[in-house]
Amino acid sequence: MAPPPTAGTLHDGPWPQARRAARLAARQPLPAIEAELAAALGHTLAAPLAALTDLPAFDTSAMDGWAVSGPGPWRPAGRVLAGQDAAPLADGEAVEIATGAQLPPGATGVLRREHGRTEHGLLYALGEVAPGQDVRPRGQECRGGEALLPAGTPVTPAVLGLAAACGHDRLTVHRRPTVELLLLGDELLDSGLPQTGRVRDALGPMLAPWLSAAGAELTGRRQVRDDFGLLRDAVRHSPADVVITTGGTAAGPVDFLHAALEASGAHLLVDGVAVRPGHPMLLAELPGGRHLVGLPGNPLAAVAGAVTLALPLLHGLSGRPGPDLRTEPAAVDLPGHPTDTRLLPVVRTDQGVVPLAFDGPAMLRGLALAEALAVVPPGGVPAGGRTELLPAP
Ligand SMILES: Nc1nc2c(c(=O)[nH]1)N[C@H]1C(S)=C(S)[C@@H](COP(=O)(O)OP(=O)(O)OC[C@H]3O[C@@H](n4cnc5c(N)ncnc54)[C@H](O)[C@@H]3O)O[C@H]1N2
Ligand code: MOO
Repeated sequence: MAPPPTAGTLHDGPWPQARRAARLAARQPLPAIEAELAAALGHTLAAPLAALTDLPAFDTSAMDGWAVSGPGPWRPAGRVLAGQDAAPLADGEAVEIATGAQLPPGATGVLRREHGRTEHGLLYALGEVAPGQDVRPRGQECRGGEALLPAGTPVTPAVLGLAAACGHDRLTVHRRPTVELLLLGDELLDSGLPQTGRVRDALGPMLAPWLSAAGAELTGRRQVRDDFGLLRDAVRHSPADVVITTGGTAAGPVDFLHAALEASGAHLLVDGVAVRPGHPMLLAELPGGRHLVGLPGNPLAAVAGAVTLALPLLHGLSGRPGPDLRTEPAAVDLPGHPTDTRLLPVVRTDQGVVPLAFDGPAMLRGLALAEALAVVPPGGVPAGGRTELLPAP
């Protein structure tokens, strides 16, 4: 049985308000830590990434050929490879040079190998070598001290590459929120074919990588049988910053989530949201400042719960801004619910956003083709009207 309405709980509130409440539940990002580059992947920058050096750090040849000084022809002598120090060039001199090699002092440009020929010991250019030609000048990409990325940027492989290029060995990032995923339901199978009333767990495989990409560190994922005591103890003793459950949010005979929360001393922040699918979703604060997000069991309803409550909370704890909600025109009428927000799997076409078939709460067929989830306010969006879009998993 659901507990009676509690003060300070948003009960069946409007979708935008519930989403905001989830973001605010993360009062502040988790503390900053120093991490080696490889270990920083998936974290979020806790401070702007500043270049530790000019980039390039020295004038660099952009091509294989010759570094030349002044107008040709030139007297070629010697060779400078990437990683080597180069002796200065005097006017009329050239040195063979490799892509990436430091330009010798006095060089005025680079003649590409395919544009030069040597005759009687002199190097001639086919055409001119303009000053600075095929040179990547020092500081072209950035100056030492320049902020390259703001705090709040997710650390992707590209961020690691940039950080290394400009001299970092470690990054200052927020600690990742730890997440334990509890999949409720005796009917769940984790391999093989659905049969005799049992279904495959569709949520573990989908949520685990999705939550990690949102900044979480998944520290546990397990099925919990439909047993009040087991669920209560799993919630009570979870060491995770955020416990995420699937199923058991409604009022069925074995839906024990509300009772387990009450028995664990939880405070419900959001209990039901005016959104379809997914309306029984909930968010609670657990003793010790931990949180629990209850996602409904129907798979598309769980996705709605994830975008509404789980991701905003995880973004807040990770120190990330939420995704920018872009609005785009609807190509056709986007059907609405009379009083609730609808979240619809959609694709983009040249004419605008189009909803996908197979969008029932228990279905993932539409979602798997979706480019985004359209946020359709109560009453719907007419063709030509604009709709907000959330990233699909
Ligand atoms: N009398 C009412 N019944 C229901 C209501 C209601 O308002 N009154 N709401 C319906 C809605 S809406 C939803 S959504 C579900 C929410 O149910 P629960 O969160 O309690 O989820 P379960 O009952 O445990 O499961 C529902 C459904 O989802 C399947 N499921 C669960 N986990 C998974 C999983 N990991 N992978 C795949 N499928 C899963 C489960 O087998 C059930 O079919 O309640 C409605 N009922
Ligand atoms: O959340 Mo339920 O139908 O809205 O799946």
